[in-house]
Amino acid sequence: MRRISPVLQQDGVDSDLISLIKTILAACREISFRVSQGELAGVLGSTLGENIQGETQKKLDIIANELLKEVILETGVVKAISSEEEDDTVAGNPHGKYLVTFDPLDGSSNTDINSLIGTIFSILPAQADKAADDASQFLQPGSAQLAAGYVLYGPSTMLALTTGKGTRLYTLDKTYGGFLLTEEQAAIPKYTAEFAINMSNQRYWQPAMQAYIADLLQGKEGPRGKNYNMRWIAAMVGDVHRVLCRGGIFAYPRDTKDASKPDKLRLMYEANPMSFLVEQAGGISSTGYERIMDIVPTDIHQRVAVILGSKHEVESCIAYHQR
Ligand SMILES: O=P(O)(O)OC[C@H]1O[C@](O)(COP(=O)(O)O)[C@@H](O)[C@@H]1O
Ligand SMILES: [Mg+2]
Ligand SMILES: [Mg+2]
Repeated sequence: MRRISPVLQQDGVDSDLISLIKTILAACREISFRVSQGELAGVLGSTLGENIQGETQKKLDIIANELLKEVILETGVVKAISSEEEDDTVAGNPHGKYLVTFDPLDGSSNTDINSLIGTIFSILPAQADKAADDASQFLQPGSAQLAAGYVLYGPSTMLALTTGKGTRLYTLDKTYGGFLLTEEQAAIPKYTAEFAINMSNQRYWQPAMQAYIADLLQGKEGPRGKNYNMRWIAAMVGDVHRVLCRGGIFAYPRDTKDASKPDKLRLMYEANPMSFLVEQAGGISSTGYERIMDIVPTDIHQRVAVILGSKHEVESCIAYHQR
């Protein structure tokens, strides 16, 4: 099995970008170890703090954020970082070539139940005309991403990574200490009969999503003519990983549950990197109205509706939004 560096070299990835990715993965290995130690490492439970989005921070949110922030800024090739757990961007080397944005710990509500969680990251090009502490340099569409990935802390620790040459899956070999290529090219089946959505929000969705899910629930007797199964991991990394492995549609649509927060998932460090991975695996990622990676962000913590996965199923869902 192949290690990461030769695979990325073969894909023509810049050597500084390879070492940045490897640095991010070194932090993720450390997070993986602490996650596996659980209460023994003192990583479970909540802090007294909240992040800028008003969410209670788990101890692991903070630990993962500090680990990633420190090693990424030490590389010297990063001009600034932006994290779910940092109110503002953090400046690095003014001459750095890259910007990194990340969700240090996705699926925070799963930490205390020993269930799936992960780290999501996205790497953008730095902009020469902007200062290192200028947050506006991050406001680039997802199509500008140079690399994106997630590390899933599950029964195995797995990495999904793309640099625009397909989506590859790696597994952490804990004896050797590095990630080994275990799936050369993830390929999302075009058709599926599996959907993932938080059904408890059903009554708050827009009519298009209500109608789409209602038709899926009718199964064989309904307009879609087949029975669907449902899954919900409550961690986007877990749900997207399943979609990359065996297809499906994952949606966190707009809702009216909390008027101050019509969309749940964050564009820059959740939706964009996942969209890049999904598209590079042959899937689609949309808000229902536009391609997610075409959105020009207006804020580093911007939220967005997400519908992604198997091509034909996502297209069917989009059709309900265009009626
Ligand atoms: O609580 P809900 O509605 O099931 O939402 C789950 C969603 O929230 C998230 O956990 C948000 O991510 P964070 O844990 O990083 O805040 C997603 O990963 C997941 O899809
Ligand atoms: Mg998250
Ligand atoms: Mg998070």
